[in-house]
Amino acid sequence: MVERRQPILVSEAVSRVMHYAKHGTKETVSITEASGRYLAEDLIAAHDVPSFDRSPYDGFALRSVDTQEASFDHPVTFEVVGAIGAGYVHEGTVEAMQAVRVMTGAALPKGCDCVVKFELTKEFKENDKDFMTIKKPFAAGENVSFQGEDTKKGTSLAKQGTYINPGIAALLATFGYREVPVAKKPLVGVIATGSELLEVDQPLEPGKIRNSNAYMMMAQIERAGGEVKYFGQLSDDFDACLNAVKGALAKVDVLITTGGVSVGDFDYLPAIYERLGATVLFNKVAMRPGSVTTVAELNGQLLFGLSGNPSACYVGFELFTRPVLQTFLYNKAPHLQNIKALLGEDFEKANPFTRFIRGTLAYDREGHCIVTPSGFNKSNAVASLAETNVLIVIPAKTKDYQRASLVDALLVEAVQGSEWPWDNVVLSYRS
Ligand SMILES: Nc1nc2c(c(=O)[nH]1)N[C@H]1C(S)=C(S)[C@@H](COP(=O)(O)OP(=O)(O)OC[C@H]3O[C@@H](n4cnc5c(N)ncnc54)[C@H](O)[C@@H]3O)O[C@H]1N2
Ligand code: MOO
Ligand SMILES: [Mg+2]
Repeated sequence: MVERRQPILVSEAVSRVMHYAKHGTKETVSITEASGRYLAEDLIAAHDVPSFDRSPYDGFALRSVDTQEASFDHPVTFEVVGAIGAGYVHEGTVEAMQAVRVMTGAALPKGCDCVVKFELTKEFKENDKDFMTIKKPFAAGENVSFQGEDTKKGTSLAKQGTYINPGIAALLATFGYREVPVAKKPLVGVIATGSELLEVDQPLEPGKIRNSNAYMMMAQIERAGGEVKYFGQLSDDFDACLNAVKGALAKVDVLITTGGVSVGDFDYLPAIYERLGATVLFNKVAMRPGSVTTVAELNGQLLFGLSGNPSACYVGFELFTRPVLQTFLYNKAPHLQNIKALLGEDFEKANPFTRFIRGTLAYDREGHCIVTPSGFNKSNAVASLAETNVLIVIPAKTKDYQRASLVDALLVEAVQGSEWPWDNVVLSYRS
């Protein structure tokens, strides 16, 4: 008799998995390699930015007090006593009725408290000396980029676990990180199972398909910040699969298999977990696709038994594996970012389970965020995954959804994550 499995709620399944999620270790990489990695330590401003008062324009630095009498009819003349580009410092102190040519980014010379753009001055030479005139007064501090105006020393700029985007890369350079402490990438093993699987370069044969899940998952692992170790694809052979899983476990932080987790004659993963002595955290989740998603634990190490069906495999990874990898990378918001959006078309909910519909996000002319299911939406769909950038959440025990209903959507391509968002998923209603 076929085994009857007891489905558990998605939130319960996630929480069981997250019980075993742990932080990884740290390593340092060159700043040129840090982009796309995750900070292993908080980033705190070690000094003011800028670290000195400077000119934001090409112009003349001078004392504002000397400009107060200047007007269109009474230009005031300054002697130009020096010229500096960015990177240089004017020696000495600027005295009354003197000015220094300064270029954008140059340190404000001592004695000066404002800058006048070249465009507002008239320059001339007399007796081999340089002069310039202005026709309006300037206030103290006018056109000065002040020390610390961008960032004050001691400011917390980014937390441990922050994704290193181009802005973080700029900050790392600003504060002198030639070597950057980053979270070590979790090493994630991938095994595809199925006697029907062809390698990508093999021609189609009757009854066979090419293995797409392995390549899809490798891309998902990288998108989630992990490093892939691919162990290849195996036929549905118990001993071969058992040995491959055993061997792989010793080499990786987390292991993912695809296929063979349901109740078919050649679905060997359940028996493999048993043989290994692994504890199965769950083998049925009240969700579609991905209801067969199975997660087991062996000595604290997680084994993700994802479905063979491509859409189910994809969703299982994003909901259960991604937050484990993101936790390894110290991200405190490791789950997919959860937003509210309006459904782009009517949707028939023919299932008592929570559904995760692959879809796309766009904005309409009024600025509403619209999420629309992408095409063929079955568990075995592969084509609709290509344009997927959201998973639209249709909660369990709700009826058909009309267009413009407010729904939850999970952003699969956003770097910014969410803390666990499932307790406040909206039920169907029309906005
Ligand atoms: N009697 C029942 N049958 C099934 C149930 C059930 O509850 N009772 N659940 C169905 C659901 S839901 C799903 S999802 C699938 C899950 O099957 P498995 O995880 O055991 O995966 P397989 O049987 O190995 O393959 C399923 C499907 O996916 C294709 N596949 C497998 N690997 C790949 C790959 N690497 N790349 C692309 N496609 C792959 C495979 O050819 C099958 O078509 O079980 C249902 N059955
Ligand atoms: O695991 Mo299956 O994807 O629910 O269709
Ligand atoms: Mg099966």
